[in-house]
Amino acid sequence: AVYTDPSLLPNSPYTYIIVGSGPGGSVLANRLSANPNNRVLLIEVGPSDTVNPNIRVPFLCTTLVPADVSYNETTVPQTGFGGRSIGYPRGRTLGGSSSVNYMVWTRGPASDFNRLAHETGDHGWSWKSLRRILTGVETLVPPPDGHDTTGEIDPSIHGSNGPVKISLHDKTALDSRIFKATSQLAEFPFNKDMNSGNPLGFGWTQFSIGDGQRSSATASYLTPVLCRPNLDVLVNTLATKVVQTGTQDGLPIFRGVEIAQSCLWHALLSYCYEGGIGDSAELSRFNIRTIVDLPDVGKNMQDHVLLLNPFWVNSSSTGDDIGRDSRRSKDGLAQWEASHTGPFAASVGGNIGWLRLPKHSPIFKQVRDPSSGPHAPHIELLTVNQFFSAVQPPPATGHFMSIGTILLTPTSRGSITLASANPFDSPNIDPALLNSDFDIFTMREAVKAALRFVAAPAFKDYVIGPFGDLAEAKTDADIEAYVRSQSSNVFHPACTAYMSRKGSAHGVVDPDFSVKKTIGLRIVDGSVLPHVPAAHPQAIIFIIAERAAELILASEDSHCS
Ligand SMILES: Cc1cc2nc3c(=O)[nH]c(=O)nc-3n(C[C@H](O)[C@H](O)[C@H](O)COP(=O)(O)OP(=O)(O)OC[C@H]3O[C@@H](n4cnc5c(N)ncnc54)[C@H](O)[C@@H]3O)c2cc1C
Repeated sequence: AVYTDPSLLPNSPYTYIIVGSGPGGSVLANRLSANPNNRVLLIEVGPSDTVNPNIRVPFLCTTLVPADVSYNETTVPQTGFGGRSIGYPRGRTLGGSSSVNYMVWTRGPASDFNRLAHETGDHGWSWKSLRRILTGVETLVPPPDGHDTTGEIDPSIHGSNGPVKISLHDKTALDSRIFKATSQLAEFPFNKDMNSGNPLGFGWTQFSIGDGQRSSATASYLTPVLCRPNLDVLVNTLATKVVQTGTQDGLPIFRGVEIAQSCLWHALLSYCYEGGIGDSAELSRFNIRTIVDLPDVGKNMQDHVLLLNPFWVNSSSTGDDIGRDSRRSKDGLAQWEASHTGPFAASVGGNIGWLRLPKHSPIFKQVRDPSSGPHAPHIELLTVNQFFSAVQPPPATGHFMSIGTILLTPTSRGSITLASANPFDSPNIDPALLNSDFDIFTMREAVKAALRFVAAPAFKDYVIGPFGDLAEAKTDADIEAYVRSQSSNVFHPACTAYMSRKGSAHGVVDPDFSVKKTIGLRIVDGSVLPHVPAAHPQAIIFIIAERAAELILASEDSHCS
């Protein structure tokens, strides 16, 4: 059941308390409560996802941040962006960011998982070992327009019985030009299924959309099991502290959580030790006693840089007029409400190309290739069938195609640090975007790749030319200035509690997700990844959470025997 008032929770103790209902928390809540002997409590600071009806409507994803269902944080000034701070939204509702995201569904390169297996010494992280989970999280369903998807996806590598519904988007006039370009330019080959483990090339994007509706962590993992008597979900409640409840063999045991609702405090346990887990130097700056000294907490942060490049096009079959013309917008929503079809059944994202920098790029004389292997991309080109920009408002007239250029393998590392000892205060968020020579080089090359792509004969008479500052960027120096002044991020932060080998002095969690030097505490979300994936990460977080649940349930079995 879902509760808004902690005093109404049943009195019996919980086997597991999960904080946060994003893909990580929702998968755990579902899988751990499948054992009727476990009592599970899921705590979410945001409201139920029913408070905002736009969540279910794929095309309205752009209205969800900033909004009532998101954290609307800001980074510290980014040196690589010429000192600009940028908005840093996250979902703050049931389903977490999976309730506000753009629903792109990518598993990433197989070598990303194989590198995780190698670095953690746990073979269970290899692509081959995870195959059952890769398909087990998803069910492939037809696109909203029901078109024949033969040749656009390989159904044999997808699931047919998993919780998250995935599908392709409806056919658009732009799709045929994009795929014609792949047959004209050897640099951009067609890839039938970017989720095969080898994403390189241009292909049809898969989305976490089923039957024309968002398939969020809530819709897929949580709602179907809310009737379980051993699962309680508490919304509108901030977990302010994990509570130490004892010590065993010199290690602190954490088996409680302190919560608050608008400054009304409750303890799910009656006693606690004051203190923190993290870098002791940083904790002591705020007079917080160190319980566990783990210097890597909050460090090593990585995120993808995004630059949206709009091009004028000679076509009215774009999404631009829907936003401008209230009648078309009303009709689109009415169609979606009636049948879950039409323009509102699709996200704004289009097709994706995944590219590597050429082997002989001069930057590799200076920097070791940060990608996980020869089939892993450095760059993503994401097409959007309308004007789309993080930094400029849409023009009042004209039609556009936008190409998002994304840096997938940054070498910069930033941090999230405390701004105060008050858990209600925002932290300092510093993703350190474009802070290295590799990162700026790669973004420059990404923009040049986008310009080469739109120069394909397939776009002749269609693309009129680049819009705004891109039109003036002729030299490498111009492009660099354009990149630094117009880039933002894609909301994929990772690595701030990274996983390392058991016994390693570095890292924050062991391969079984246990926080090092503690008992009873695990972290299961995107922060445990040692490298930001060369992909949009939500599918990967569903996958790692499924494995976490398997490991936890297996450890229960071994305790019983
Ligand atoms: C605008 C946007 C667009 C995106 N687009 C895509 C996309 O198209 N494809 C893709 O693959 N990825 C996308 N992402 C990223 C993806 O959604 C996230 O990587 C993924 O949801 C992360 O899952 P998570 O479980 O780690 O955390 P989250 O989904 O962020 O969930 C964390 C939850 O925990 C709650 N919480 C945190 N702290 C507390 C506390 N102390 N007490 C109680 N509750 C707490 C939060 O409110 C939140 O609901 C996007 C993200 C954003 C913000």
